[in-house]
Amino acid sequence: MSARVVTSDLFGRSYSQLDGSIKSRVLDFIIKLQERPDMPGLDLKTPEGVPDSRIKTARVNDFWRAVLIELPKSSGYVLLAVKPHDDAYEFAGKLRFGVNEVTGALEVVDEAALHEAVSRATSTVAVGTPTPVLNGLRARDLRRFGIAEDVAAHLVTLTDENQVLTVAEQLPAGQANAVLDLAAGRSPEQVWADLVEYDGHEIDTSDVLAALDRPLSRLTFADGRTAEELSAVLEGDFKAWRVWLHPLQRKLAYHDGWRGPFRVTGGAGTGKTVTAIHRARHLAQRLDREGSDAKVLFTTFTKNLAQNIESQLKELAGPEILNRVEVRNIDALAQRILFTANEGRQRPKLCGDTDDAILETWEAVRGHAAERWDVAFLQAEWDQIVLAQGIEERAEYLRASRSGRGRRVSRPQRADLWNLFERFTQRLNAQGMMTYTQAAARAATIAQLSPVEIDRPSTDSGTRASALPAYKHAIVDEAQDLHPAHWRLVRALVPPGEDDLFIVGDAHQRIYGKPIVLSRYGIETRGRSRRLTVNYRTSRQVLDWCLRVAYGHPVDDLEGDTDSLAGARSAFSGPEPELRGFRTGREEQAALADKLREWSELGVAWSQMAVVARMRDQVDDMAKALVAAGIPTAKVERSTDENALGDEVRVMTMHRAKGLEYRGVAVVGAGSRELPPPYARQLDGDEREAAWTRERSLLYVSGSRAREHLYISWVGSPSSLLGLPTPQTADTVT
Ligand SMILES: Nc1ncnc2c1ncn2[C@@H]1O[C@H](COP(=O)(O)OP(=O)(O)OP(=O)(O)O)[C@@H](O)[C@H]1O
Repeated sequence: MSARVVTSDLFGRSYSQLDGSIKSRVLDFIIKLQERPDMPGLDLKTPEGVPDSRIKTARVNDFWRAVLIELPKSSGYVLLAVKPHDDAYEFAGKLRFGVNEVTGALEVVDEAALHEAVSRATSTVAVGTPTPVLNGLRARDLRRFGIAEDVAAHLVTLTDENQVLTVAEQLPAGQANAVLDLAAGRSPEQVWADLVEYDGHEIDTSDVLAALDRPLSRLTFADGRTAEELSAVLEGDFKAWRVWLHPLQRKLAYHDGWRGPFRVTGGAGTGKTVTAIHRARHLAQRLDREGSDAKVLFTTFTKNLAQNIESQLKELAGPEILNRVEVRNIDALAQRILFTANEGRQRPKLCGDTDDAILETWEAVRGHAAERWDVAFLQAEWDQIVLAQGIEERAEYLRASRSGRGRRVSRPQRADLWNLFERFTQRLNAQGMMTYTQAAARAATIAQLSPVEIDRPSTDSGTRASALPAYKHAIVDEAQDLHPAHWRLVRALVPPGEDDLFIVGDAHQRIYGKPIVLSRYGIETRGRSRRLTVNYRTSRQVLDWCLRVAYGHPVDDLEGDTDSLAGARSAFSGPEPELRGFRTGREEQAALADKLREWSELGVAWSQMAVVARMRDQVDDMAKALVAAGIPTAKVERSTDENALGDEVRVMTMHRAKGLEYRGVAVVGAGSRELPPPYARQLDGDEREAAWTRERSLLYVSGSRAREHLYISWVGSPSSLLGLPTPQTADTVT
């Protein structure tokens, strides 16, 4: 006799607080429960005084007890908690569980705690405006989400966000999510569509098994069909993202049948990468079932993030997943195609657009033109027109669309420019050099010229086939930073078809690329996109700070429309971010060391703290100062493997911080002289606008790495990007 074992988020929370030896006992216990639930040693029973006979306790060892719900016909159990003996009995006595008559979700609630939270919230005097947080909503709007009448009636009167949170914390997860989404300003219709996905059937409140399968229940409960699956979920640090997705995350990750590319946006920390990782697993499993030879391509902009994604994917689905899903940063992908095509010839040295050698080459060739072109203009024209459109012939350039380039250029001027571009590339060639974007553009053209048909194992389809497997699906993370040449490459590698591309990005975090319109590159997502709004990473206070930095600066949505961070919300609270100005660098360094020690005393591990600065020399100086102050410190360079570092504070540039997260983040050197750096302050017109937007995004990316503690400091006057009301120069705390 074997039993189904379902874990709940309540269980996840109590399990993650246990120490290692108890965790392994709990795993043994779960396996026994699954394999031999009738084993006498488990001592499964309903404790005396517990009114619902389906609520049970079971023995883990002499001291620890599990609290469970028995599923119908003894078919299995829902694990709710592991607690010391007496606490477990007390907890079991307080619980109510059942199927919500409105939403059909299976819910577990501690009603006494809920009513206490309601009376606490309604008895505290609200600070702030007297307008209700759920302004414009009535109790019946909340009833739609299965919230009990009396609780709903109180909730709509609350005028302080903290009061609403106090109540939401005690509600079952589905109801709590609805309240928080509504408080963030989303309409009941939007929340309903994302959360509930009502299937139109009458709800049978006695059918616990049907309830367990509803999307809203899966916000709280996760099935482990086999002992291995359960162990994988529970072993090591408990990672909630592997199991409990928001219904919208789940809906997007596990959807079948989009007739083309799908786009997911959302602010920093809203679980976009997590959704993309689940999607990769889903598509891989689908290809397995179809018996296809094709693969899923998972690409992103930076190499470090590609590595993180690969390890998260292995964590979710085991190492075999990599036989189906290929994770590679986009430039590495381009180079692989290019180098295979150039086999036998010497590999070019790849350079960044602003490397000295590249700038010197522009300088060297521009004297040969009829007109005195500015290097910045030449670079932008080459990047945004020639490479973006994959232009390789003079005639193509002469008739190319230059929309979005501002300055008009006549036909003779185009001819003059093309001569320059030819000279530039010949010179780079002669020196054995190539830019990364040039390599991507070339690779895209190679891939476009030799498409591969999925599931036809052929070697006769040109260079691309021998370089790469046939991809049926691609997942693109950090989409905001990809260059048009990258998009042409992705489009060429994955033929148009059902569920072909899953594109994830946040234009507020664009720190490399430029705004683009995907449809120009054969990627049409109009009508197929969603935005995630629940922030899983940062506290409300950190999120508010991030929104202030980005506030009033709407960005593009990759389809020519604007995107904003409206409706973003976080479900937990933390300390207010601290902003401090100093007179000297020494004072700033000393205060930083004190701040890190303070976090350490609060129990934050050194390795869970990051110090972030705009420029590399600031990073070097800060790292030196911290070492001198006796703080365990490690610099994180471009190629540093963070997993190989010890329990040390990480010091890095803002660019390097992309995609990472820490319990405490200090953004230092945020003064008006450093942020934006001098080069950006000297630009004019569109170039200046673009550079300042990128700098604001860098600040947003940096601050949004913090889960709980955010500290920002500067010397002299603060950067205007911080959006502080008045210049603050002295030692100021807000
Ligand atoms: N459903 C979930 N349950 C619990 N934690 C989650 C969930 N989804 C995401 N997280 C956690 O939230 C954090 C942010 O997730 P993720 O990196 O996917 O966000 P993101 O939107 O890609 O962020 P960014 O744009 O800043 O890189 C991670 O710690 C992740 O594990």
